[in-house]
Amino acid sequence: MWLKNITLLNFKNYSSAELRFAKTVNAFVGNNGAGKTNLLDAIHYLCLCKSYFNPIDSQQIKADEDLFLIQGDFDRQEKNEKITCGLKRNQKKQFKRNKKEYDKLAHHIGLFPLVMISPYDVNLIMDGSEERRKFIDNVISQTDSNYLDELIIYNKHLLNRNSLLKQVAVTRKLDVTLLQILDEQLIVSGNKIFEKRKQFLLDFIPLFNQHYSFITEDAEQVSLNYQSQLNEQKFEDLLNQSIEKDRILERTTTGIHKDELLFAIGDMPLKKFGSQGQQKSFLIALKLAQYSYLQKFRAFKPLLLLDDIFDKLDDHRVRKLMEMVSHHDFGQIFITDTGRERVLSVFKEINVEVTLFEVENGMIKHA
Ligand SMILES: Nc1ncnc2c1ncn2[C@@H]1O[C@H](COP(=O)(O)OP(=O)(O)OP(=O)(O)O)[C@@H](O)[C@H]1O
Repeated sequence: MWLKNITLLNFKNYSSAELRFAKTVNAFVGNNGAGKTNLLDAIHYLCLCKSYFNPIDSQQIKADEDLFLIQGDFDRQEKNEKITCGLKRNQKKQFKRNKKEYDKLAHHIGLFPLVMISPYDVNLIMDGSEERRKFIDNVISQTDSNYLDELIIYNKHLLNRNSLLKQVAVTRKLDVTLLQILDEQLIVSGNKIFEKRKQFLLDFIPLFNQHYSFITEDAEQVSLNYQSQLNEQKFEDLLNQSIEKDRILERTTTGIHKDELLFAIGDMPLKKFGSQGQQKSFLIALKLAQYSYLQKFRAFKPLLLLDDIFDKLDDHRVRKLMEMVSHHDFGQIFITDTGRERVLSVFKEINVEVTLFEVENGMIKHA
């Protein structure tokens, strides 16, 4: 699957733009703030119905304009697919596949898989465990449509149980039968999610290790570990044991909503002990593992979007990475960088042709 062209109207800092892409490597080069990342975000929007960087749709419309439009032609399983997306201020966004509007945006997600690697991914290391659970959930959801429904069900049961605990704190009476019913519902759903996450990580961790050791040539030892209270004990035992604590805190303190993905360098937390370059290598390996996982469980290769990838990586790691994504099992790639000459020399060195687009103030020149 690859994106043949894209047309933008009033998207972020673009009034209008039309680009024709190469099937292999495309690079957007230009100064800071020129609009390179905005082009990646337009591609992300077309594939996944939302911005990678900003959840507020109306802020994607160019300042002082009333609507934006993004249109692109994909080659997917040897068929042309025209995807159109439009948003008018204060209205619902519209998504069309071959001129037919989707009933539900969820039907679009997963059809045009994509992996973005961006400097913003550092949140995955620096922020709380929720970011890392979201990462796991996002990858599984793109390959298993039931998973997202199960998460919604679990969160609903969790909310009900927490409401009961709050009520008990006021009335000082616990309806044991109701608690048992809520616990049973939570246990069924929690166990399903736990099994899926466990299986996912069994498949995912070897892919991650493979990518990390390739990029860094085994320069350092890192690890990725799935931590869940359900690894240690049955969910029902956890709930029974924590009921007093839950009553005091008025919320459920055990379950898969407490799962964590531990990132370590040596035996120490990556957040505190990894250099910026090591953290970046870790995140890249994580995202490339996502790519390999999606490719394995979906029929074709996702698009790979690399935002500002060269910064903070030494030349050796940059070369290894570019060599891997260009020569190995990857499909269409989009890269942004401030240095035109750097991009040209990296790809010249590994003997890969790159199609260059020079970006300046929301305007594009095919270089
Ligand atoms: N809705 C909008 N309307 C107008 N301009 C916008 C809008 N949203 C973002 N911009 C502008 O887009 C520009 C940022 O573009 P982008 O992030 O693509 O830059 P970049 O070329 O990737 O820069 P860097 O090299 O610094 O990462 C900023 O000048 C910002 O003000």
